[in-house]
Amino acid sequence: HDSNDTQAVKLTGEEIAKHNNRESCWVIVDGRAYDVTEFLPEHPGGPKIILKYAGKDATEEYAPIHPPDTLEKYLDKSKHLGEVDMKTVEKEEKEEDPDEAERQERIARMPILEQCYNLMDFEAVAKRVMKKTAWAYYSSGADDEITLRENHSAFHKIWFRPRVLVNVESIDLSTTMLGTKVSIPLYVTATALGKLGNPEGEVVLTRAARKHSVVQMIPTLASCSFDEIVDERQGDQVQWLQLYVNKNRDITKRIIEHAEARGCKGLFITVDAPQLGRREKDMRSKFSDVGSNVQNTGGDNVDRSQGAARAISSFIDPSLSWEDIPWFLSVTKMPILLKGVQRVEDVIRAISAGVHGVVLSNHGGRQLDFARSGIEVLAEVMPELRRLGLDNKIEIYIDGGIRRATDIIKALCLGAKGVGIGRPFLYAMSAYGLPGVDRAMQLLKDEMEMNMRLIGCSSVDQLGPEFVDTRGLSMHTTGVPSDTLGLDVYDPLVGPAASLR
Ligand SMILES: Cc1cc2c(cc1C)[n+](S(=O)(=O)[O-])c1c(=O)[nH]c(=O)nc-1n2C[C@H](O)[C@H](O)[C@H](O)COP(=O)(O)O
Repeated sequence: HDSNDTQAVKLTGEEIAKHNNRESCWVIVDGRAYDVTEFLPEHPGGPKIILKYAGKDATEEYAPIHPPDTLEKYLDKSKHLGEVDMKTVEKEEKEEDPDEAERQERIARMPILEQCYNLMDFEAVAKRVMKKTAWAYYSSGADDEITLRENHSAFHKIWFRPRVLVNVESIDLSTTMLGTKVSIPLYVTATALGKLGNPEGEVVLTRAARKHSVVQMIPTLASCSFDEIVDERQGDQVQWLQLYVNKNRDITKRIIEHAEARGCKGLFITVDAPQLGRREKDMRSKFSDVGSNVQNTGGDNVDRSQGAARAISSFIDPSLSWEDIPWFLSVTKMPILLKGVQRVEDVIRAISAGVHGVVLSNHGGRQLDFARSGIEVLAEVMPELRRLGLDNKIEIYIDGGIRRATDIIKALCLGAKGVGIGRPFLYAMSAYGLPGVDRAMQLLKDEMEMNMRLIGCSSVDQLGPEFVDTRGLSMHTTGVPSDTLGLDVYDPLVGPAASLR
């Protein structure tokens, strides 16, 4: 077919079906055919998942994982074969999902949004209504998920020292982050594959962030394209970019320059994931052969038994080191922050390296198990920075396990500029869409206003270490409180033992 012939005559399903093997592999995505034969070995998710759809329509499996402009960006135009007459394409027998009927029945019975009173409620509903593979990917922590639980339970080891008889009639929750005024000291942190939970993906979070004047951190591994998410931004709404550094620095440079050109106001380099963690719930789901080609790199040596996480992350550069920081400072004017710093020595090193901030984070417990919670590291960092006179040199954020406004207040008392929140907004989006995320943010604002009043502070700049008692923080022996719904989500029987329930 030459191009205008292809434009005139649509390809038929029968013709495409002939190209169903490694020697000649054509797939259909969104009604158009593509010759991916040469791309097979480059696919980060490995050739297996593509070959599964060789000669067929791959759209349904493809869409939640790949930004829409992926083929435009990464597949040579000569491989774009043109439009398909979809009436001639045989409908794929969908693998019967045994849980689907039961899931639909739970969706029909799910509580109305107004019955969600806190962020854990969204988690409990999402667990029961989300597709298993999506729930597995979002909820997964690494290994035994000790750090996943510790992230939230660490806040239960910090107690308040409220003051009284202070005029708290009007409460101001606003502050600034990297110079941006925000209505509450939280941001929507970067979490990959938003379309697993909601067909619209990350743009839903953009709309909620805009409504609540909070910052959105755009993930490198978003389901939506970067430009879709930025196009959704309106007015003076602020977005940051979370960056997984590619082994191919030209790709990384292009991404950074494009983000700056599109108005991103911060570059958060993820430094705690030279290799993505071992998330067993995710590994058990059928993602073992699905991958994203968000960043094309070579090698069929992707270990596809590691679920979506490993399949979509083979491009990440494990050789990234402090020596690279000057290069990043040379390629952008955006403030640069390191996301995933986990001890005070590295915060001090970050300050001398000239970056503008850090996020004290263990990636939501999805990386190194037995890493300490962000709040515990914060309690280690700030006194040392004050001792060295460095506490105003950079902005310090934490994320991980933030589920209540009291968690936010504790972080600010200990010196954080703000906090990142991940899963709760994903669960709210997955269960209730934009109204869910909107309500989740409003609940936090209502909780925060009340709690500020009760500890005797009328604005966040009054918060300080004198309002908290952190003596219990380094004790890791406390049993994880069983009264939080979040614990219901850790389900050891999700694996092979499930059938023995
Ligand atoms: C929940 C979640 C978190 C991810 C995340 C995906 C999910 C579903 N992904 S991941 O696939 O690679 O692990 C990212 C990511 O793309 N990049 C990143 O810097 N952090 C990633 N994180 C970590 C996130 O930015 C926060 O550190 C973490 O979510 C904070 O903990 P909570 O979920 O408890 O709020």
